[in-house]
Amino acid sequence: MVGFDRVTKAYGAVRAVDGLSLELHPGETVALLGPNGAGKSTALDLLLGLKHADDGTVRVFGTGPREAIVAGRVGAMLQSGGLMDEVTVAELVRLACDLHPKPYKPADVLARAGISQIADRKVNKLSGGQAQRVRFALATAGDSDLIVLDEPTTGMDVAARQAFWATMREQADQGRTVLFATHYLEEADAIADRVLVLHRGRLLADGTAAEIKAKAGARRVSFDLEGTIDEAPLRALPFLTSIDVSGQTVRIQSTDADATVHALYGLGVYPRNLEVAGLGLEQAFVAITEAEEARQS
Ligand SMILES: Nc1ncnc2c1ncn2[C@@H]1O[C@H](COP(=O)(O)OP(=O)(O)OP(=O)(O)O)[C@@H](O)[C@H]1O
Repeated sequence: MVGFDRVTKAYGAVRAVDGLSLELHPGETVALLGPNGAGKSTALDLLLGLKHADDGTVRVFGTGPREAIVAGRVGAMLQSGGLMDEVTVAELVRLACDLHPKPYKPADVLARAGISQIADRKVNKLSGGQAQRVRFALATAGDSDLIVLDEPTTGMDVAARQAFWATMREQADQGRTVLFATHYLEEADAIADRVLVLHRGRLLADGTAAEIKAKAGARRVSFDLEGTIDEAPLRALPFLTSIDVSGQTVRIQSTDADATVHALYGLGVYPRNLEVAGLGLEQAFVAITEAEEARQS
């Protein structure tokens, strides 16, 4: 089990992580979401023993983070982890395998990360996406129980992303815990079994993507209107939280779509192509974090 128990980490007056408690379980793929500055990287750094909590405890398989790393139980891929310049990809991967207590074969690690063809290339000659694949290889150089990834697919092309997530899914299916921070909400929606929403160092939401969408409690309504659209009565519709008019198409967000649509017909307009749908994870995330901002201000 991996867990944070009332963990706080402050930089001066900024509480980057503020009383965070959560547990991660084997076989779970967990997405850590949050706006810029929410505390995601700090939380991952605490989990990897790169930073120390001011208060509370971080436990990784019954020990502190550093002991767990020394025991080879944690693989990590950080945002800007420097790669040694003057070595080749193969040399770097071999080194990572040599350092891991339960290493995989370097050739397999290279193949899994899709970098066998660039194995002889110097690390400082790689493109951004290739360097990212090498970081991925380093994170999976051995058999670790927890894989921690900070913005892992930034700079990867579509094929690399798909291969990357297929591998992570395999890792989770084999009982490993995969925790990743991301700004790509569609990836979190598609891949994560569990989504954590962090905001100003606190956990705002914790559940499946479907639960997070339901928690946002809003729905999208879209329809077309003919002729000149008078926006004022539309803006006054009940339970409306946002509206966007583009050409003849009106898109609104409502906390009670049934009541909003009922009132819409009451305006005497004839909406065509009416659609009511749940929020996507991205809209739910924005709704949840904006509601929290409004509550705090
Ligand atoms: N070394 C540091 N010194 C001072 N403040 C810091 C330091 N590292 C982070 N912070 C602050 O702590 C807060 C959380 O930062 P953190 O990098 O953990 O957020 P994040 O969610 O990873 O953000 P992003 O999405 O932008 O990567 C921010 O307000 C940030 O400015």
